[in-house]
Formats: sequence, C-alpha cells, structure tokens
Amino acid sequence: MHSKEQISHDEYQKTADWLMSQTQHRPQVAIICGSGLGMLCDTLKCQDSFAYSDIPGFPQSTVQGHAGRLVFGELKGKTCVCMQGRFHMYEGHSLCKTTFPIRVFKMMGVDTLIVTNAAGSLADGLQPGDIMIIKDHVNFPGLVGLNPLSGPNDDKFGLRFPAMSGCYDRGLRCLAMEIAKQQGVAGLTREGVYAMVGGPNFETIAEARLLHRLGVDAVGMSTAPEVVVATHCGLRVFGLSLITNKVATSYEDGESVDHEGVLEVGRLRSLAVQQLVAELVSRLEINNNSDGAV
Ligand SMILES: O=P(O)(O)O[C@@H]1C[C@H](O)[C@@H](CO)O1
Ligand code: HPA
Repeated sequence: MHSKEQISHDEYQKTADWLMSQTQHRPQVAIICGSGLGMLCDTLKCQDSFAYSDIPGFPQSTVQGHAGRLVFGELKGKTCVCMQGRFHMYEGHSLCKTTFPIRVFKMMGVDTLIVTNAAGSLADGLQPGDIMIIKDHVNFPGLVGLNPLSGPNDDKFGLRFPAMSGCYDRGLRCLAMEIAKQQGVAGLTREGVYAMVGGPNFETIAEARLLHRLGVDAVGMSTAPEVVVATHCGLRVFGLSLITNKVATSYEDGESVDHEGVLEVGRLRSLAVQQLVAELVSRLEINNNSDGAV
C-alpha cells in the first residue's frame, strides 16, 4: 500500500498555485506542529488559514491533537506557513501523501523547514518536558524500503541518491542551543538522535531495549519521511522533539504511555517550545534565491 502511489509534478504545482491564489503570503519558513504542539500556529500574525479539507490535493488529518489546518502568517518578521496537524504513515496514508506538503512548500518558495514532534525518551538525560534538538535520525521504515522517495525520481526536485548525512542543519542546531541558554531552558534542552517507528502502537519492552542499545535517544512515529523529502529538494531543516514520556525498558518499572498523556505534556510545555521556535525564526538568515522554481 505504502510505496506504490506516485504524485506527479503537476499535482504538487496545482496545490501550490491554488494556495498562492488564495493568500498574499509567500512563506520563507514552514513549521510542522507535532502532537499537542498545534498552538505554535497561534503566534502567527495576519493569519490566513485553510482547512486541509478545502485545499485541493491535501490529505486529511485523522489524529486527535492534529487540527488539520494550514496557517499562513508573519512571525518575527518572517513569513511562515504552519501545519497544524501532520500526516502519519499509520493513518494509512502513502508516504508520498504524508510528505505531500513539503514539496508544495518548496514550490511556494520556502527556504527552511522546522519540524516538531512528540517523542518518548530512551536516554537517561531526557525527561518528560525536555526538548531534544534533533541531531540525526534513524528512519526504520526507510531502512526496509518504506521511503517517500521510492519509485521514479523527479529530477526537478532532487537527486536520485540524495545524501542524508547533514540533514539537520548544524548551524541551526547551534543557534537553537544558544537560544535555549538565553531563554534559561538550557538545562532542559539537549541534542539527540530520533528514531521513527511505524506505529500506531507504542513500543514493547523488547523493542524499547533494542532502540536503546542502538543509540536512539527518542522514539516517535513521524518526521523522518518529511525530513528525507525536504533534504532531497534542498530545504534547510531544523527539528525538535518534545519529550512527552519515558519509554518503558523494564518489565518491573510499570511505565505506561497513552496519547492523552502525550498531548497533556504538549500543552504544558507549549510556551517553551513556542518561544524557542519564534526566536529561531527571528534569527534565521533566509536565502533570497529561494523563488520556488523547481
Ligand atoms: O506527530 P507526532 O510525531 O508529534 O505524534 C506522536 C507520534 C504519534 O502520532 C502520537 C503518539 O501519541 O504522537
Ligand atoms: O513513546 C513513544 N513512542 C512512539 N511515539 C511516541 N510519541 C510520543 N511518545 C512516543
């Protein structure tokens, strides 16, 4: 089901053209809100917003805590487009569909993608409520061939064999750590490796132990396909995980996780995430050659 569907260049273009005909905003930055982090959109000024169901070609959000709205607006002097709700593989979307908005954003002239997610911690130094700046990822579905870039390559977007070794921009990671210090949240913020699993079930103890042994710091069910597609088409990427729970790695400790708890931590820590993202956006240097031509 997942890798067969292909989306043509024209289909991405039609959606980009439709959006550009409906809003005067020409976004430089795209932000994807993770579970419980939809309020990141609330900080945008002069908003134009669209329900996903009204946007030609857009998939629909089905997950609680993912409102299903695309919001355009100004944030600290930059024009942004914000996804209040993302698409996950476990919802039954093909990976092309889960990443559909990324190429649309590229065509609209976006230069930088900021991805956020909720994730479970496997690292001793990461507690619920902490912010993990994503240094790298392990794309488990991708390792077994579930990759949004599978199928014929669209050379207008990028190379057949794109490098992923620097997909989380080093300069932006350093800047985010500096901002965290200035905002007094350095103690709650550290870099780490995110792993994407398919979901929708949370991990078994044995799976959690495996991930821990492999050097994974936090685990979630999204993000990697978006980052792969963004990197393929030349977007600069910054990612962060809000740690919403500890992943149980012992049969004795009785840790358990549910989606409501994930959303609750999102609500509690939304302000800190919002402030970090807003300051990062304000200090971004945008490459003005990004005219959306692909
Ligand atoms: O969209 P994200 O990755 O933030 O959502 C996480 C993973 C699952 O979709 C959900 C589990 O609570 O939160
Ligand atoms: O523990 C988790 N596992 C997978 N995805 C998640 N999203 C939030 N927490 C988790």
